Amino acid sequence: MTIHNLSEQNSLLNQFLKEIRHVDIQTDRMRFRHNIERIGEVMAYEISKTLAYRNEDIPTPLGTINMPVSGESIVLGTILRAGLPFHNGFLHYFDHAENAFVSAYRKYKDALKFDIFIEYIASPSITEKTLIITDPMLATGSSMELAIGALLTKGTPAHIHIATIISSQPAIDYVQAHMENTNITLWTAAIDPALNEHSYIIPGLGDAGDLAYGEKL
Ligand SMILES: O=P(O)(O)OC[C@H]1O[C@H](OP(=O)(O)OP(=O)(O)O)[C@H](O)[C@@H]1O
Ligand SMILES: O=c1cc[nH]c(=O)[nH]1
Ligand SMILES: [Mg+2]
Repeated sequence: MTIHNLSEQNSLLNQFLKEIRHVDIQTDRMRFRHNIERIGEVMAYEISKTLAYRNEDIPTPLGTINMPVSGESIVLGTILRAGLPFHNGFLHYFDHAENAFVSAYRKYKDALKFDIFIEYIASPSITEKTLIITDPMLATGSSMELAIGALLTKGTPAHIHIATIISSQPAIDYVQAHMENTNITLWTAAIDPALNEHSYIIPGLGDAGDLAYGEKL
């Protein structure tokens, strides 16, 4: 698995990341969602540099220019709920992409133990397409593993990009170990070292879904 950690380079991305992490700033829900969208836009741009391009003649009012344009069929997949603003940011750039949605939620058995359930999937065929699956948090990696498993029932993509904002090192190890036969490129804005006993990323940012949309019962 190839891994791109975008915060290894200094850029404005770190300002957006600071604001979604900062305990006093992240509580502004609109700003939180907006920053997640903006990180989606930056990441979409970075991923776009790795796609295949073909040359096209483009007519202007004064002549013709031969220039490279992206020729890949993109499917943007996301995991509800927290994936929605991140997905939107990607969609601002990949404006012709098809879209897939998967629900995944943690059903707690007690304070510490939970199972992850996939209940909803809406997806086009992904065969021979580039699948970019977005979710801001890769904590244990289980939601992503199950969501990719669900999407792979819709075909065989040419390539899979996992796009996250904060990944835990244990989740990266987990995805690497459990999906070693799948051709995956992982994009992240940060890699945090650990998980707490509730499987939240440390230091992370807390619960991305709740910060974006409010607490759920
Ligand atoms: O790597 P994992 O351990 O599986 O955790 C990551 C998942 O947790 C969050 O969703 P959550 O279950 O909180 O749902 P929500 O988006 O509705 O808040 C997040 O958006 C991921 O989907
Ligand atoms: O740290 C975490 C783990 C799961 N889901 C989140 O939103 N944050
Ligand atoms: Mg949540």
